[in-house]
Amino acid sequence: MASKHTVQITIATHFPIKLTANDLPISHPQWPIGPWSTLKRVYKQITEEKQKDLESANDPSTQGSLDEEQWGLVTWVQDSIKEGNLKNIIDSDIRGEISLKCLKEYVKLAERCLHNSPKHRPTMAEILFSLESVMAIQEKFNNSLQSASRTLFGRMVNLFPFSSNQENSVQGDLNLSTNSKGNNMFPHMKEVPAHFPSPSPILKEFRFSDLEKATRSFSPDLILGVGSFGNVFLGWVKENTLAPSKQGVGIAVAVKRLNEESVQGAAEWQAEVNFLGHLAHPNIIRLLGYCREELEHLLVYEYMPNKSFDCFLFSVIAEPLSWGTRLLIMMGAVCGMTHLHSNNIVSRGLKSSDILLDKDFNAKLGDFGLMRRCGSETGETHVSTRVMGTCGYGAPEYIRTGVSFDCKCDIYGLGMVLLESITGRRAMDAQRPKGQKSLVEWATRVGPNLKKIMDPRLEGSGSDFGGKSGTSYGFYGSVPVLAGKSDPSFPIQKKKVTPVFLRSKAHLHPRLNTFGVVRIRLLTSCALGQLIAEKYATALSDNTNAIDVNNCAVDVEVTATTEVLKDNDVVIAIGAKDAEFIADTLKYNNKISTLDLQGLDKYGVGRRQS
Ligand SMILES: Nc1ncnc2c1ncn2[C@@H]1O[C@H](COP(=O)(O)OP(=O)(O)OP(=O)(O)O)[C@@H](O)[C@H]1O
Repeated sequence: MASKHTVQITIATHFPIKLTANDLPISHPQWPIGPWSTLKRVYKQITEEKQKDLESANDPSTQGSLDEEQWGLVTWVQDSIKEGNLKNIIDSDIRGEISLKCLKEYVKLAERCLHNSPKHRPTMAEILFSLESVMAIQEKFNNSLQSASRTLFGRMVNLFPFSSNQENSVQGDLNLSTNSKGNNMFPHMKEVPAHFPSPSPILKEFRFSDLEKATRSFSPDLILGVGSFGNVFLGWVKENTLAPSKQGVGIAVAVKRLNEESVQGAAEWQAEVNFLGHLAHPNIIRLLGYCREELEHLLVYEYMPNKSFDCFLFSVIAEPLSWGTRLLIMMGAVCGMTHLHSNNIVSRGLKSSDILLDKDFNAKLGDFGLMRRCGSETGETHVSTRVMGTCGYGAPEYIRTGVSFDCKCDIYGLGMVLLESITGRRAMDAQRPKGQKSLVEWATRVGPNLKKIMDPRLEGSGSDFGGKSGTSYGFYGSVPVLAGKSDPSFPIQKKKVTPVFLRSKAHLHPRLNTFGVVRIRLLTSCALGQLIAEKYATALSDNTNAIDVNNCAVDVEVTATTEVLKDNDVVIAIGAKDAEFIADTLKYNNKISTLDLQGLDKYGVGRRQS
């Protein structure tokens, strides 16, 4: 903070702008940016001259001449990487758990998401695919650690305070002690039961007096958290009727009550009811109901016993989350966001506090007040004052222009959370020393010195993948089916998968000359499926409707990537380059045998030749 009344906020590509205290109507530790008018004024301050400075600041060749304060936390990350001091940037709580290769991939992914140019950011499918690869690498690493520890030699090595795996491990130790897998912070509270009625499209309209009862008159003791919308209270309702109940009886719910001062809150409330009321996905918070009486606006959600990701990443009190759990949480968040995007909805500012955690640390996206339907002409009607999202998470192009928020802006926010998850540092923290305030700048500067950005709390903790197997990570609707259970709230729409690709085959027909072949079940890997579908959609831009990309994103199964190709599997032709890419990738993960060009029918669909 520059003075008592002036704060320094870094916007756009982290160019510092001076604002007075009046410009920041809400005092919040995460520095939410003020009203739209303020933001517009802020943008005006970025003169052409400053824009030029900004461009030169982004030019790596000029980085050395920058005022250190302009770079913030990301600068710190960049510096550390350049110095070859990777350890510094990694949360020490997870250091011992991460393989160097995994760390590199993860940071590379974050960097790509945080690219200043939206067109260079990856697609959601690519992000999913990269995260799956990171998990596969990590799992291999965990297995190697475990088998090492199972051998006599390994057990002996474990007796010594040094590592036998120095080269590969970021920390280089063999510490397998189980770290926090995420215990319920409030174990005495009951969770929303699995058979809870589906939120969509029927939402309960609560009476204000009922919510008053459910939250003991909005008792300060029951505040779960505070956002710019207002306070979030813990409440109790009866399981079947959702009528108010005594504390500890029935089921716990989270009740968000709009602040009277919140200017745009009513619009956000409406957006939340409109969007969230119609979304059902395992990685998206369930809205159970709402209340609107006179000036009161409230929302009632399923209760998430472990609150939000930020509570663990930045808290000195909470037990640190293991690297495996963090990865699983990020995968869940990415799946949730993919679902949003596949419904043409952008979240307009994902941040770690929007990733809520259930008792098993499954991630669910919350905070939908800023959501907007892409391409909707009326979409801007409920744009809130928080249109920029929280400082530090906003995509540069959006901050510059303030218009046309799209999926790529969301991906920027996601990149920031990826970085936070590995460093254990906030995207923007005014308390940090000079040069470390902005995470993105810090991380970019650290360059190859990845260890430095890792959350120090990751250091020395055991390798832990949350007990999930490599084939099914638990983020997709298909998982309950794979596990032999069926969750009626999120039925797997397996049947949808095949039509998606079969529909596309006719359009592939004229392009069969140089095509490779990939088994359709491989294509149905969630990330891979959409990646290919997106590629099809681009290639067939004259007829993009041929591919229902929306259905590919979330309604596909994820089992196939580890299976070997079987006789009679349906295969589908794809462009030679894509085939090469996929085959290479899968071979790299030891998950596929060579593919064959023979046996295609006229639509490019065929069977594997032995
Ligand atoms: N369903 C829930 N269950 C448990 N805790 C919750 C729930 N929803 C929100 N919280 C807690 O309340 C806090 C405030 O949530 P809220 O969504 O209002 O704001 P935010 O996302 O933190 O910030 P902002 O409003 O600035 O975007 C969260 O960070 C989380 O810790």
